Amino acid sequence: MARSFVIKVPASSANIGPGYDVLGVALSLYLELEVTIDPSNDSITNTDPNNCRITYSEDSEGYDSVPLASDSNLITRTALYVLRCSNVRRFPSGTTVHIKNPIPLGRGLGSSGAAVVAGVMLGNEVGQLDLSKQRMLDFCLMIERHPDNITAAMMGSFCGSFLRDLTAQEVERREIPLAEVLPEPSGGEDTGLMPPLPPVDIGQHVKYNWNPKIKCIAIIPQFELSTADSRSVLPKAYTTQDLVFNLQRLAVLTNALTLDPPDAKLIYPAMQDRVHQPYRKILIPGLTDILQSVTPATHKGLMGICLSGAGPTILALATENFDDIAQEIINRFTKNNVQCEWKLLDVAQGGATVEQL
Ligand SMILES: Nc1ncnc2c1ncn2[C@@H]1O[C@H](COP(=O)(O)OP(=O)(O)OP(=O)(O)O)[C@@H](O)[C@H]1O
Ligand SMILES: N[C@@H](CCO)C(=O)O
Repeated sequence: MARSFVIKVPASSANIGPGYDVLGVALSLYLELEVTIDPSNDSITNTDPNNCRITYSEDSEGYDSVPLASDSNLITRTALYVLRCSNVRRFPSGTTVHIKNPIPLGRGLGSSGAAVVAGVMLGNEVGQLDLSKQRMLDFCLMIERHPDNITAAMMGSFCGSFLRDLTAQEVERREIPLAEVLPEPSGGEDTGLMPPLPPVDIGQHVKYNWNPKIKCIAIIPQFELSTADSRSVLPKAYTTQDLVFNLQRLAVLTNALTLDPPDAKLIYPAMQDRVHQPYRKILIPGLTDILQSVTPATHKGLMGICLSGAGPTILALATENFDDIAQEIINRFTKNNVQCEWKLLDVAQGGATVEQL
């Protein structure tokens, strides 16, 4: 018998200033997969070695670039990893996945985190594996190896997370090259081997409250910056002063964002950072100017401003005056020959969901 379901996964913004690789907030912009499994319709998928036909909505982000072969696409490769850990080699025959993706790729809004979370949920659902969200996080963390975006996308809301200490054996299992976790792209052979199972409870997290009066303005430059490139410019070591600077602000920020009324005098300085943003300015024209000159003093309603994830998107938190704040940042990017679009988003409370149709 045919069955259909929809998987929805929110975008996310990581770091929120001082919380590098620690904080993430889920945003009301959703990657959606419409999935049908119809064994009587296997002719539609029998040209794919993994029984899965992918279609991608024309108005989606990445329409021209995202691969649609099931062993190349990040979402279905991830699902195949989850299935193969349960010794299931491919999707059930007659599986179709229609992807709708409004999350811009490589801009700091957690597109890859959402794709990985969607893939793990897809594997869990088609394989009827009944994994908990906590266990699914382990699978996600085998692929995207820092927990901030992944945790917010899976669990929703505003999260703090860390990776627990792993035993030497667990480290070995987790630190293996990605190519050995994900099935090989087209041309590669399915070796029939079981991939490494994730260690249990790799990621620990808590959810913080978030004052709903605080909205998220995302100013999104029209150029991509891969997370890998944006991490490559960071130093290998930091001074004690810089680490303490961030830790002090991180401790205050997680509570400051819950208070009512929101207090810009507390939030704005608590969103300052010395661990990643200063180093990333060489990759994002105008970044330092924007972060230093758009303030609560110049713009009523602004609570704080930071780089979203690995960039280049700017995240401005505000309670009012959204158009003016966005326009000011867009103008400053324009002076650096960078065109932008912007979105006003809320914090997404629910995280990733599956709805049976
Ligand atoms: N819906 C999708 N389907 C397939 N691949 C995707 C999808 N979304 C993202 N990707 C892959 O992830 C890459 C972008 O990931 P990257 O980590 O560089 O940026 P990001 O996740 O958008 O930003 P950040 O991690 O800073 O929030 C894309 O270039 C693409 O290869
Ligand atoms: N914490 C990560 C988020 C991007 O995935 C970074 O800033 O590199």
